[in-house]
Amino acid sequence: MSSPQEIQQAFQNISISGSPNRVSKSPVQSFMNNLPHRLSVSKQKTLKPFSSGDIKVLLLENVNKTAIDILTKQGYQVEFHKASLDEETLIEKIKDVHCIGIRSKTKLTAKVLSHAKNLVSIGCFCIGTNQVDLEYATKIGVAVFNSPFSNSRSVAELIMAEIVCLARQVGDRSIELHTGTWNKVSNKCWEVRGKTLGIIGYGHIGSQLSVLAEAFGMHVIYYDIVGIMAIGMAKQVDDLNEFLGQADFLTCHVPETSETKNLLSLPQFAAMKDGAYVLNASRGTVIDIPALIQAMKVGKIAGAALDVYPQEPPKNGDKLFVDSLNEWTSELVSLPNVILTPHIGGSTEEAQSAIGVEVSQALSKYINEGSSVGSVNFPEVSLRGLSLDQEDTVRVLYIHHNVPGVLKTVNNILSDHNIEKQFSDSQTDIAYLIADISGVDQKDIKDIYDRLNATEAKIAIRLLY
Ligand SMILES: NC(=O)C1=CN([C@@H]2O[C@H](COP(=O)(O)OP(=O)(O)OC[C@H]3O[C@@H](n4cnc5c(N)ncnc54)[C@H](O)[C@@H]3O)[C@@H](O)[C@H]2O)C=CC1
Ligand SMILES: O=C(O)CCC(=O)C(=O)O
Repeated sequence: MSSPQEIQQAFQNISISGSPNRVSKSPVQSFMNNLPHRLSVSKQKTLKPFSSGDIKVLLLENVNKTAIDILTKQGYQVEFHKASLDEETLIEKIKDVHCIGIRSKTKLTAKVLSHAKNLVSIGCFCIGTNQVDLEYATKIGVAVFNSPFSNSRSVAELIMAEIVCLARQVGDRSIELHTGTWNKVSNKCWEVRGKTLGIIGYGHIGSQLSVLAEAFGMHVIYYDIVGIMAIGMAKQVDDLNEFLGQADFLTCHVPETSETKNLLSLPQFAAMKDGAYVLNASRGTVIDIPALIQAMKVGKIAGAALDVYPQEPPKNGDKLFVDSLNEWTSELVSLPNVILTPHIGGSTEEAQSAIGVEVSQALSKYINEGSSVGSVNFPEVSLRGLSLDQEDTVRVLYIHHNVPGVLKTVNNILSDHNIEKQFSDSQTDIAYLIADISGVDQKDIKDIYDRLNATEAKIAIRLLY
């Protein structure tokens, strides 16, 4: 056997380009890096409500470094934490921040958000936004942003790999060999070629997976509440029971909603083929796990891969995935052919870096310019940037209840000045107006603010100048 020195020497000349530790750039990321930086267009006037150094940003859950860099470069004060915070600390910290960045673990409930006095925006550095009380955020005029597809490919690739691993019982063979057991078997191990993959939720992830699965020679069927164009040879099946009865592998890619809670429970497992496999990398509430355990115990389901759970630990560490977290944990881990991963579907270098760029740019555009493009709870409103010579122009950002007569009232207040351009849109109960008004003396700004602030329909206002 080689000595540690020999091993080190043997590896030291290896080209770093082949190292798995090297952070590779996906083509999308390289493309994004080469785009002109939209936040720093040189001839554009930088709008500031007050010094950007006063803007406080709290980033939790190990949000990617790309986000820290972009937000710090804006001049904001950025506080970064690797884990999520317990509710008490979160309430204390959220009191004076203007922006908070989270991933899937931090619960921004109405209770937590009610303590935020300066909050203007929330960045979910992920796809799911179910961890935020969106209704309450909207009610208090806080715009929420996410990254709708930067980690979709990563999830699809993990699921594709797990389909093969379940079919070949790779998880069990690996655990056995780690503990010294050599168990070379082919009983009930299958190729995936020619088998049918059933995808529930044919959105960004489901459709990416469809492409990968067909490349493996699988037949793809999908079930979705809306009619979606099939990719390749995939087929939409409208009847859930008929769909369940056709799939050899069934995977869930739906959002967490009241309709998707326990979407797969005992009746659905019963409707599946004997010996089918189940995968879930969407949200932990989508599968009734005690029912899955029952279905596996009687051999109805031959294997499962789970990435998400109803309760997940707030941080990394030992002895956290235990019965006190979810009461069925020890029963689940004792079953054969169950692959369990700690919510890492979207956790790749490529995805996290792209999400960091996408969400932090959206947050900066909202803070600096009022653009709500990409927001999940606001109507998308944006105006082009002001040029440097527009010195006496003020940008009014007015978030209000969507009731008749508001624009008349607001334009009446603004009409002492020249309304150069304005854009307004509404989404259910909320509406958002951006207006650029010129001929504004610095001393008028407070008066405009006070008059807008006194309007009945107002939810939140910012004036940028
Ligand atoms: N494990 C992980 O790390 C990750 C998990 N996710 C989860 O995956 C979910 C899906 O992500 P995307 O594909 O990007 O979402 P998407 O919004 O692009 O697609 C979701 C699809 O589900 C469909 N759908 C909604 N309710 C349904 C129902 N009751 N029955 C059948 N279909 C229904 C929608 O019509 C849509 O086509 C996210 O909401 C998130 O919770 C997303 C990224 C990473
Ligand atoms: O990476 C994360 O923290 C969450 C990923 C996820 O579940 C999502 O994007 O919705």
